This record gives sequence, structure tokens and C-alpha cells, in this order.
Amino acid sequence: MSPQASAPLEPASTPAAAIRNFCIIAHIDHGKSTLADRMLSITGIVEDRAMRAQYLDRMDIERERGITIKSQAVRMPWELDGETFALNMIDTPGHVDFSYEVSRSLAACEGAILLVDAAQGIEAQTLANLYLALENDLEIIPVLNKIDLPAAEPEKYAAELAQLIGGKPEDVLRVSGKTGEGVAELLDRVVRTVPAPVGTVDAAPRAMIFDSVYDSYRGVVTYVRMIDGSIKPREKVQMMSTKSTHEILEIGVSSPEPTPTKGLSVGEVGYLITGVKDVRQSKVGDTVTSAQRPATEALSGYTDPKPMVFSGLYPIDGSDYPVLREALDKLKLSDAALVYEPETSVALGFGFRCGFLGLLHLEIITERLRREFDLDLITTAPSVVYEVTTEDNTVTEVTNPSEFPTGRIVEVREPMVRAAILAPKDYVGAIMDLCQQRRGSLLGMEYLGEDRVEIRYEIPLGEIVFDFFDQLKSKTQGYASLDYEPTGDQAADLVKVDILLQGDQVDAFSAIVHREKAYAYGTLMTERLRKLIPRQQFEVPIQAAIGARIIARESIRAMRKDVLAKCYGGDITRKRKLLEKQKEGKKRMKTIGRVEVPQEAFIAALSGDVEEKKK
Ligand SMILES: Nc1nc2c(ncn2[C@@H]2O[C@H](COP(=O)(O)OP(=O)(O)OP(=O)(O)O)[C@@H](O)[C@H]2O)c(=O)[nH]1
Repeated sequence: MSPQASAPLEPASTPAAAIRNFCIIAHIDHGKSTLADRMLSITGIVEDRAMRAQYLDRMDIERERGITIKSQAVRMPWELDGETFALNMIDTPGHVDFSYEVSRSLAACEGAILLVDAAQGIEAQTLANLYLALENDLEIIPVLNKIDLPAAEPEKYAAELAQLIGGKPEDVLRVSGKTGEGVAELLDRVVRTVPAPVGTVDAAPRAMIFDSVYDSYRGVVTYVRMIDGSIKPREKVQMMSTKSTHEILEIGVSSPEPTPTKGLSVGEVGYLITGVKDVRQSKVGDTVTSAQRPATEALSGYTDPKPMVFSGLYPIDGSDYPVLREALDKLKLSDAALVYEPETSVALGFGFRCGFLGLLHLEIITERLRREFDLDLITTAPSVVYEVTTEDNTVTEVTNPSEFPTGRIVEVREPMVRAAILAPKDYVGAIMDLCQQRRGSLLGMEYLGEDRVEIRYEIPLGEIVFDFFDQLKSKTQGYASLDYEPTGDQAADLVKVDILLQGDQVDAFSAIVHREKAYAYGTLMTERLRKLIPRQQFEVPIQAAIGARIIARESIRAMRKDVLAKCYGGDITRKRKLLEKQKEGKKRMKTIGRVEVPQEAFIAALSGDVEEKKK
């Protein structure tokens, strides 16, 4: 158990018996990245002085926000009882939006370190990831982290962990990623308890893609786990889902910088570079085989990424539209799950309808557009995918409420999720109230230890994407954690509510809501717009309607005095100046029918800034 003394094992010739593939699963902020960094320095592959905080999180946004978006794999040498082992650590994204990526990373491992903050205990993502790991038959090593913290309660949480996975509290390891305490023992435990990979050495090669990253210099870097056989440089490989073939330009391992090798064989984890320019040609979950000697059966578990949440993205300055298009094209190269198509809105101009895996994915993309491409954007309220059947039996998938079919609707189906919420028991009442308001049905409740409860609900995804998480956090003073997984579609009594300005529909404000909530949505939006739209020369009614039926109404009274009048006959240059000034302020006026509305009013109404100001 010492930092590596002998030379590291050469990949491509490492016997499977000397390989251990593992990952770390943890709730957000429980210290996964810090522990991973500590392992890099303790195994000697990164010198302490080269160590920057969170070596593995490459993207700036990841580092700033402390979240892991893209998984990476690192090979580390470790010696135990005179034998050298190659440890492949696969970093998994911890968030629900990326659960498919998590599940593929897990499928590349034989063992998982279940890392729990010794001052916090088990959280929702700990559980969600643990269940995924168990489904993949991984050996679980329970570990409490941050034992250096004064607030750490290792005894209490070791008991909680032991109860959860079975076993004795004393078998739960205690470490500190920060000080390094217990980390060498943890690596020893990995070697002892994680099974060595098994596969057929001389079979046709099969490698599972568990990650695919776009690099502007090298094209797509594909991370794979060899299951059977081996792959060598210059070999022609085939992607089994698309049958496309590519020549391997480079093959290697990350330790942690990319290091070319003579190939990868059974059980090994590494990367391939084939000159592919777009991650969609090298998809997570797909099987790579040899073009000359293809395997007959692909590895199981491959699915196409499916967007769950849709939103319209519009540049605030209309002339930025081409920049937005280019930016999305670029992001798409590195993100197979992002989909988009052009869309126009009367209220917001030209933009794109974009599909995301979930809310965090949406947030990350919009943040990257703002930061990396300097774009000012407005996003419309997130919507899910509804399946609408009309009287003539046609079924339409609706991702944009303004495209809701007209005519008689027979059925509307909406996506459902199974949500697991973990919180201290005092908040059970508040959480149940919230879930009930959001049309949830209780599935079950379980105590974890003495004071924490796991509550499971089935809830429409559409209710979750609309500020559910914020509400949950505020009702539980930040203590609750949430995780969810899709469970399919369900029919519901849903209607489309339109917002009309002097009889004309304002598309960006149409929403699909439950019939019982239609009135609340209608009054909320009409009130917001009344406060935001400036008075016109005439009275302007603002209405909310379901089909032809008006359910709410406000009106903007006519101006008493024509403020422009004072400009007439006055100094023409002054008037021009005023107009110029107006342009500068990017105050684009949108005309809905005869009504002129500054774009800011729409933006404020969509983002709910009105209520904020009132507070
Ligand atoms: N005191 C103490 N703090 C720690 C320890 N490990 C991590 N932290 C702190 O906990 C916070 C979260 O650590 P990260 O390593 O970023 O957590 P993470 O689990 O990788 O977070 P995600 O990547 O967002 O899932 C940071 O502020 C760390 O400095 C530890 O052993 N002791």
C-alpha cells in the first residue's frame, strides 16, 4: 500500500486480473471531485504542484458551479502486497438530467465507491445513483467523507449507510478528501474487493462508449471500456448502431493527460480518436467493434438521448440571430442530447425551439451561450412533450404550446416521473402539500435512520419543470434533495390557455396546464401584462382564453393625454434624438394587432419579474 514504486503497467498488455474499474457515486457537493483529485496525487500521477483544484472538471462552468457535467476516466497505478494494479477511475456526472450518462459510466465499472458527506448523511442522489449501481451489479464500497469536519457525525451516518446497503457500520470506511486521511486504505480496499474485469480475449472486439467529448483541436474523443477482444491503432472500427466505419488515429489512456498506447485489451478503459467531428457519430452507449471482424451482437443498454424539456430561446437583440444559430451548431458538436429548430414568435421575433434532457441541461446550455458566445437571451417557460389525439384520431407531439392542435381533442397525455425526495422528518407535511398541489400521488415513505425520510411521489414532469425545485428548497429551508426518473405517459385533463391582447393571441404566453389551474394561470398572466404594458391611445383588453371561452380579463385604460403631442411642431432634431435614444436602449417595440408593446414587457412577464418587484 504505497504510492507507486514500480513502473506503471503498460496498457494493451495489462492482464485483466490486474485491472480494477471503479467509479465514485455521491450526492452533489459530497466531495467526489476533491477525493478524485486526492487519488491522483496519492498515486503519484499528478505532482502536487501541478494539482489545480478539481483537476478532472475541465469546463469552466463546471469548476465555477462545482458540478460535474462530463465524465472522464483516469488510469492510476497502485501497489498492494508487492503487485502493481491499474486502477481506472471513471468520473460520473451526479445529476439526474444526465442519468443516462451516469448509467453508461456505471456499466463500464465493476465497483463503486458510495461516497457520503459525514456531516450530511445520505441524500436523494446518493440513493438514485446507488440503485443504478446495484442494477449494474457493482460491488459497493461505502465511504464517509469529510471526517475532518467538526460537524462530522461518522458513527451516526455509518449506521445509516450500513442499514441501507446491508453490512456492519465498522465496514464503512472513513476518509477526508481534503487532508488525504484514509485515502490509501480506500485504494487498497478497491483492489481487494472490486472484482477484476472478465471478457473473452480472442473474441471479436467490443468496446462500450461511456463518454464522447468534443475537442476543438482533435475532434471527438471517445471514451471506451473494452469488454471483449482488443483494438489497436490504425485499425478500422465500426459503430454498431449506425454501422459507420472510422479509422483509429490514436488510442490511449488518460493518466490523466492523454497518453497514446499500443492498444486496449479486455477490461481496459481508454480513449479513441477517429477524426469524427461530431459527437452524434460516436454516441454514448454504442458499441465499437472491428470493421474487418465485427462482433455479431452489440452490448445492451444503448438508447438515443431523448429531450424531455423544451424551451424557446430568443436573442434579445434580433440582429444576434445568426450568432445564436452558429453557437447552437457549435454546442451540438459536443452535446448529442441538444436539439433545436428555428421558430418565430410574434412577441419575441426569431429564435429557436430547443430540447433538453432536463432543467439543469437547459440552464447549462443557456449559460454557455451567454458566456462563450456573449449572447443576451430570453427563454420561454419550459414545456414538456404532450401527446395530443384529435377527433380524427391523429396523434401530435406538442413541444410548443402554441402548436397545440385546434379542433376537438380526444385525449392529452403527459410525461410522468417517479420523484424521490429526501428530507428531515419535520418537513414531511410541507413536502406533501407541495407534491399534492402539483398533482402528485404518493407512492410510499420510508425512514432512513431516526430523523430523515424518503418520500416517493409520482408527479407529472410538467409540474416539476415549473419551479418545483425552488419551491421544495424554500419550503424545507434547503434541506430537501430531489431526484426523479421518467415512468412513461399518462392521460390528463389538460387544456391550452391563450393570452390575447385586443383579441390577438400572444404566442409566447400560451401554456398547457391542467384544467383546474387554467384560471390561476390566466389571471396571473393577464395581471402581469396589465402592469407591464404601457397605456395606448385606446383601451386595450387583455384576456386569457381556453379556445373561444374567455376565462380572465384585465384592461389597460386609454391614455388621458397624448404624450407624443408635445413633439409635434417642435424641434425636429429633438424628436429624432428621442427616436435614436429609444433604438439604443434596444427597446424593440412589438406590434400585436394595433397594440405596441416594448419587448422588455414580454420578457419581464415571462420571467416573473413583476412579482419580484412587488416584494
Ligand atoms: N472539510 C472538508 N471539505 C471537503 C472535503 N472534501 C470536499 N470538501 C469540500 O466540499 C465541497 C464540495 O466538494 P467537491 O469535491 O466539489 O464535491 P463534488 O461531490 O465533486 O461536487 P459535484 O462535482 O458538484 O458533484 C468543496 O467546497 C470542497 O472543498 C473533505 O474531506 N473535508
